[in-house]
Amino acid sequence: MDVLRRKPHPLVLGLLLAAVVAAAGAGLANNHFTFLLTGAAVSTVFMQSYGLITGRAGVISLCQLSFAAIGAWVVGWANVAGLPGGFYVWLLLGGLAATVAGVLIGLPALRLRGVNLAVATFAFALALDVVFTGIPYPGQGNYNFVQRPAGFTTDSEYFVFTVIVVTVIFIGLRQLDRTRTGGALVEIRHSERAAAAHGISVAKGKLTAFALSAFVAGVGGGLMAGQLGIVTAGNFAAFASVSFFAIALFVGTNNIEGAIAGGLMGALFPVLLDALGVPQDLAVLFFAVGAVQVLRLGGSQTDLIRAGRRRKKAARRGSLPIPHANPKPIVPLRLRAPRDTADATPALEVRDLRVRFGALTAVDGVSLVVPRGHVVGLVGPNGAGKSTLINAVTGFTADYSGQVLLNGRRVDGVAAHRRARLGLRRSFQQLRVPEQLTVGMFVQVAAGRTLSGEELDEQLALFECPAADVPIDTVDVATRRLLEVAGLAAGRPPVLLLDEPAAGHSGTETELLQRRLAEIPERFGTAVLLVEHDIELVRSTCDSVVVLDFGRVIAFGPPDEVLADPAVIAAYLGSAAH
Ligand SMILES: Nc1ncnc2c1ncn2[C@@H]1O[C@H](COP(=O)(O)OP(=O)(O)OP(=O)(O)O)[C@@H](O)[C@H]1O
Repeated sequence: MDVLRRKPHPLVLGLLLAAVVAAAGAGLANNHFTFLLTGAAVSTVFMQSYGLITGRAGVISLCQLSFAAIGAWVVGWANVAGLPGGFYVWLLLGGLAATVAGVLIGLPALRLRGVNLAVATFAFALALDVVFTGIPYPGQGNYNFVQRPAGFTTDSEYFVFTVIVVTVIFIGLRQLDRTRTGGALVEIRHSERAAAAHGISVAKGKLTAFALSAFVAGVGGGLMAGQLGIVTAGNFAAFASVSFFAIALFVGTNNIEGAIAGGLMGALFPVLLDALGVPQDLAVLFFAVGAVQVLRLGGSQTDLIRAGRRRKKAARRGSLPIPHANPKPIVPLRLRAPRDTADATPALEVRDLRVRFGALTAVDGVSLVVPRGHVVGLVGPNGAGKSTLINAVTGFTADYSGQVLLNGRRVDGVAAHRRARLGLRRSFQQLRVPEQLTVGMFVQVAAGRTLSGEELDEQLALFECPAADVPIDTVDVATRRLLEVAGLAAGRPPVLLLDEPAAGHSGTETELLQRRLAEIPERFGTAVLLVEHDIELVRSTCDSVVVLDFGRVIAFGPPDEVLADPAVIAAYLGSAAH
């Protein structure tokens, strides 16, 4: 993914520099100060773990310090047992043990969201508190302190070691952010339905977030064991998890500067309160107020600062969006006459589909065919059942009767994300493009495959979207809609269902969409079912049109014929036609 390759983050370089400076000054530093800074570095690792699960994947977890406790206890046990490999191996083992716990907690938590998930993870944290309070820490009885790694045995040297670990984790997280898995986590946070529509398994994504974040927390716990020599259950109390969660939410620890700020706050704020004679427990109150601010402002401090900077930068650049320089000339395909649908093989077939909401039959025995290489329009007045039909076809409404066949194979009973992977892709009426991603990353995620830099640039140019590295939150809504179609088409699925892709478009944008929609079958080998209220767009791009009214098909055929049908005019076009 060479297009997503960037320079090393200045803060990563800064951290490495800090480690070198600290190494040079080893022995000169004040012991207590070094101890506090090491604590801040360890807390930064905890914050990185929150940045993964909550900041990136949007999953509430109140038990990250329990994973840290597991990491710390494994390191303590390995130290006492004299496990070969030394501290480095023990630290990794601690991380891996925490990962196992992360998966075990993540599995039952997959069905939970919001408050329920918070309660479940907090209950786990409390349970682990009780377990660890009852067992002495390995080596506690005979003061068998954890052996730090060679070369990092003094406090100053160990501080350098913790900074190196923090830096390595930052680099790892940055790499993750550049992969489609990283993009998928962000999309899950933004909209689980959109993620599923792009073929992403939300369950797998959340489980990955639990596993990776538990690994990072476990490593953090192991680091703490190395710092303190012997830890106790009190170092990882359930309430500490809650305060760290609140800090993470407030500062936004998915961002590198947020994780560092959060680490400093988590380690130093209680010490500051203590110095001022204020009970340390009150720290959690301050952090909770900060977390509530996030709900009010709609974003963490670092997210808001970053978004503000991006907008300023975009404003300085002047024109938004910036059309990307096209590496290859696009050969425009002529808007052609409607293709003959009679003999074409069906890409999508819907047979006698029925969806009921209580007493209301929203889709009432609809049968239709979208042939390969064709664009079929699906129109009808508001409430006719168009979106409900798309939801059922793509598996977002599982409760329907009838049959859906993709390339002749029945997909009923197949989950939405699996249908998407089989090639039944869709967009939503309400735009669901995550603002946190760059244009390029979104296209990769929506396509469900990794595009080469050249292919990505070409696709963006084709849809006149901004360059791959432009953040989506600096792009206007109409361009985001085009971007969504560009991303979905880039996946070259056999069938694409577009739900009002021209909503909110100006004349110029609709014109571009019109040209691109007409070309999609030839360019991408994709058959399209287009739901649109813009009748001229339907007329100019579709090979055939299906008209729904009160959940039933009232007309089907070539666009000009169908749209001139008096029954259709009466049901739908009415005043607009006259
Ligand atoms: N989840 C739901 N629960 C109950 N009724 C629903 C639900 N979703 C849709 N409906 C009803 O089903 C009918 C069809 O709605 P649907 O959104 O599919 O229509 P539509 O043709 O897409 O309309 P529009 O063009 O306004 O988007 C409407 O009467 C709507 O109120």
